[in-house]
Amino acid sequence: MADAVRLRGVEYKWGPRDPFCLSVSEFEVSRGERLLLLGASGSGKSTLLSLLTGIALAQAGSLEILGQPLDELGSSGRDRFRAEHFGIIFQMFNLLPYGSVVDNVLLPLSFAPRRRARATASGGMESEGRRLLSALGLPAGIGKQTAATLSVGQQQRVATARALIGSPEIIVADEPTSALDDDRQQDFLDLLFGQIEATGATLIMVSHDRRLTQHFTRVIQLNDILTTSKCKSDTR
Ligand SMILES: Nc1ncnc2c1ncn2[C@@H]1O[C@H](COP(=O)(O)OP(=O)(O)OP(=O)(O)O)[C@@H](O)[C@H]1O
Repeated sequence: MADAVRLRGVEYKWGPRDPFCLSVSEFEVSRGERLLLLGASGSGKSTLLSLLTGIALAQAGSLEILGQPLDELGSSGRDRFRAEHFGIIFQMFNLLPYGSVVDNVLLPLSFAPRRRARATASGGMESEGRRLLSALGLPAGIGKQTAATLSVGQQQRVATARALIGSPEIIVADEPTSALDDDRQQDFLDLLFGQIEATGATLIMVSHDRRLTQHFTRVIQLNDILTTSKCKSDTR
């Protein structure tokens, strides 16, 4: 089976005159790994996640996700691929503030037929959404509340249920614990890992927080996969 992630000679700049350039010669993530990618602020963690999820397209090199080269897909093809194969927990959660909790959780299923089919097969989309909310420690009845009325910790759990629904193969999490105190962080990670183990998904989490390392099957420093030489290419 193809790796979850395979990068070769990837280079990326946000703009032609941007001094920041991400350059990775080789990087793989096997299926089922729980990988923590550590790096200082501004080192390029979120940029790498944007490349892995096809939000940004590398200017050089090859990037395959689950065996699919992302540069063979157009922009809408990458959007569909992302919706189908990635559950993403964003740093700021990106919930729709005026949508209900359940609508927020079910949102990715509108763009991902295979995830929708899996959620439907496990008892119906809405009941699967409620099951995940409850497994992540949210009270019954929260589903009808609008996202804007939730605490930060609750928003994070809703964002996590949205990432997990329909069992995408890869869960990507960008500093999802940064807004939580230590006890809540531990609690949240236990719940997240419990759900990930149940589906066998691959987890890629980025953070600057070294205290998280014990939870993962592999921990790497972003600096260890970055090439020190400057990017050779310019923007496409
Ligand atoms: N959407 C974007 N548009 C333009 N430049 C960006 C964008 N996102 C990041 N950058 C730039 O890319 C560089 C790396 O930032 P990035 O956010 O990837 O680092 P990070 O390690 O995730 O930082 P942090 O831990 O603070 O979130 C910075 O110079 C940043 O300004």
